[in-house]
Amino acid sequence: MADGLSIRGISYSYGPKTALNDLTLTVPSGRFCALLGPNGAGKSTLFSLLTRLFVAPSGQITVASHDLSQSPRKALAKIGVVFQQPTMDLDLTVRRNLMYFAALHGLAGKEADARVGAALERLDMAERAGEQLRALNGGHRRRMELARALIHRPPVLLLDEPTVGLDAAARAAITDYAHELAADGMAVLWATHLTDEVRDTDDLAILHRGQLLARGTAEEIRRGMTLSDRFLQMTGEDAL
Ligand SMILES: Nc1ncnc2c1ncn2[C@@H]1O[C@H](COP(=O)(O)OP(=O)(O)OP(=O)(O)O)[C@@H](O)[C@H]1O
Repeated sequence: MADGLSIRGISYSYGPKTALNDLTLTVPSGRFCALLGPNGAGKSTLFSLLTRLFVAPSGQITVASHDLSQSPRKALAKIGVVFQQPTMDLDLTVRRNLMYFAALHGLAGKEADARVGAALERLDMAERAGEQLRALNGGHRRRMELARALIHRPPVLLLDEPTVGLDAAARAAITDYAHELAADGMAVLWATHLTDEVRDTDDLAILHRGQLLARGTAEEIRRGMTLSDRFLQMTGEDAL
């Protein structure tokens, strides 16, 4: 638990519009937690708070026991993030992109080489190291985003709708890989609006209009229904 993510009593408003209302959620090490919510539920707002793009006016966020508002640098060093938008340079090669992000984390020389090599190996991308990112398909580009997020070996991984725009095979590959990372000990928070990305044994948090409606394993929450039907029953909104 000490290495995981803890969110306690977080609220956020855009002027009069409340986007998150008193959210409390923990993601322990070794768990995959799906944050399921329709458009507008507050997922992106939460990610902005977790990465300190915005600062939460109340409540507390800790990452691997570091308080995000009191020790932001230490806390942020423990987080890997896959954003919805691509972050890598299309004109650089796969390896150069990763070396650049390694350098941002203070890694250089042999250590950086080794980290980049290991990340490429683990994502089955080693043979593409010399290719420009532009030459990769969408699924491989997403894998590179994941490799980038892992280069500093963070204990906590955040993914904001990471399968948007991918075909079924690429979606399955990324989803499987994130589950493997959790099984290996990371705390993984996976924001999605797609119920088919959630497995019965996953932790599940259902977010709707800024409120957490349910928290437990997916199997507990769906109560023998399909998750999509259960979601509709709880929120009155269709989940895909
Ligand atoms: N800059 C902003 N100004 C005003 N309201 C905003 C702003 N950004 C988001 N909101 C509102 O806050 C609520 C939560 O939005 P948020 O983007 O966090 O949801 P989301 O679950 O990530 O949805 P999506 O998947 O569409 O991004 C929504 O009602 C949205 O309209």
